[in-house]
Amino acid sequence: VTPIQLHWPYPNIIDYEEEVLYENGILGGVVFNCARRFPDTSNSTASAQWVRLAYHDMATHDIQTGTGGLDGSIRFELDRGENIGRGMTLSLRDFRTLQTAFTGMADLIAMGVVIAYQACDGPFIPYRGGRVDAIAAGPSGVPEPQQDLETFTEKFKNQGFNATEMIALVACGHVLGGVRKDDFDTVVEKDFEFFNQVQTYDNTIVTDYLDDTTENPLVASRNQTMRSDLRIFSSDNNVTMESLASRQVFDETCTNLLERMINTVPKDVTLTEVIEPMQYKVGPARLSVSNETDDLVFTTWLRVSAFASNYPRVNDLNPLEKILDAPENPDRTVTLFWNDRRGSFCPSSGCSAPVSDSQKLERVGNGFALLGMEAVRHTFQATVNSTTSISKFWFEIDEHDGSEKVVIDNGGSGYEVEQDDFLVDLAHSARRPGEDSSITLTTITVAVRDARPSPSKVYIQTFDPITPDELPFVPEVKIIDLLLDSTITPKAGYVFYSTPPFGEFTYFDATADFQDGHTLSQQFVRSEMIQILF
Ligand code: HEM
Repeated sequence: VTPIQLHWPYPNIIDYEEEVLYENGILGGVVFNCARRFPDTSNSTASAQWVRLAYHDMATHDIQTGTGGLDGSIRFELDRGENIGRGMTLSLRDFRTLQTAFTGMADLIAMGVVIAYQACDGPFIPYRGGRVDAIAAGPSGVPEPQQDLETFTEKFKNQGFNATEMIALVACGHVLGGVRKDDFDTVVEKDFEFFNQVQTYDNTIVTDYLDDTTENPLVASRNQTMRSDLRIFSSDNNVTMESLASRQVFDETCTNLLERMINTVPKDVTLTEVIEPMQYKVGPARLSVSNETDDLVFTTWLRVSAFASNYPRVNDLNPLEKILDAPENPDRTVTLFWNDRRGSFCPSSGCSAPVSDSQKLERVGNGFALLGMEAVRHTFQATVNSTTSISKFWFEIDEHDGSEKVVIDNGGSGYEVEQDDFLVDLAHSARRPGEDSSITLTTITVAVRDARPSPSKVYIQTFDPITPDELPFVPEVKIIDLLLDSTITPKAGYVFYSTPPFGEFTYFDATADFQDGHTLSQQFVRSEMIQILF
């Protein structure tokens, strides 16, 4: 498998979901080491709760009509008995702030399954994005432990799984977590009982069952009616369970069925290709007007990923080849190059700037530990002549050891800076603590080249998944107009427009509409890019 070579700027969804899966520590941190949710001991592990949430969201898929599936409708369905359990709301809360307009709750629930199994030493489940969030509840019908085998078989068939796959999928799911007394007080006696002695992933759920040593409450509960796992596991005289006693068969079967589970979506939804880690990832390119001089400031980054050769699981669990084995080299230099946009200031070999900061991305939670990857992010902040500006850029990595330089230039064409007529001005935009210090107030300033007719409307659309802190956790989207800002003196050929101070958001898209009908925009500007001033 070769790492994906995507055209830059990458499609938002691939760019962002690659980050959430392989880099972002937020989800990895919650399920770190497959640990129990702290501090409530009647609670399960977050990893188990994420997997159950995903199954319950998906379980009402109807293969006949192609409706339902992993579509986030579960967030409107938690008042149903079949979806009992505190872990459901807690899990949705884990995911909520990571929602974007292109990565909905359904994709996050699916990524949760991938990250959960990784955190619990399970197999790597290939992930595709592109699920579409339902806007209301769907039909009910999640299996419940008091139901009979015929009902279970019928329900799994509707979900797209045959009788053998039903047995395996339940075993693959009930590797993690267990049963809470608050939810099923006739099944367990203690506050919380695990399905399995071992909390992390392995196939003792199968072997203990076959040995008759299992403590799985859904097999061994004193309440016979609630022994749903027993009814399912024994439904083919243990033929399937015996085959799953092989660890290799178990791993392959679970990878396959869990992948199918998260890819079960309404029939009109098309998923992306499998999202794999990018070896070289180029960050967003932003131009701002300098605060001090008449120059422009250009910021971007290059992330170089490598599989750590000493990572023990690379060879057995990693479905991808080692993409790079890059030992640390103190002599290595990484350089940014760029070409002019108009006129000439840069030499023919391009203007250049050295790295301004190199940051090793540590394994936060199971973030970059996914697939045993490590990465370094090289950040650049270059001063660019405001008259000649910048048209495209590229990078060179030189090990200074006689080996050939590595040129990262988008397959030869360079990374194009689309336009410099409308810029979100990071130098003039800021977040500041509001009067009530729990609130941060943001002012966004954009710079518009004054050589052209002025825009008829300048606005940003903010995306706020933070404020709605209760079910169904649907983000708020707001449009905020920007007005000509006379407090900032025009310079470097630009005039400035600003928003009034506003509250929470995780990112915004900025747009300028011009009289002649054309529109310029800057998309997905994230709050962490905006400096905090006190
Ligand atoms: C006939 C089908 C199934 C039945 C009747 C069933 C029943 C149950 C019950 C009663 C619990 C305890 C929940 C609680 O205490 O709140 C549970 C937990 C769980 N189920 Fe299932 N389940 C089924 C299928 C599945 C499948 C297919 C998966 C995933 C592939 C799955 C994943 C889980 C997980 C991970 C937990 C643990 C949750 C936690 O620890 O918080 N289940 N299941």
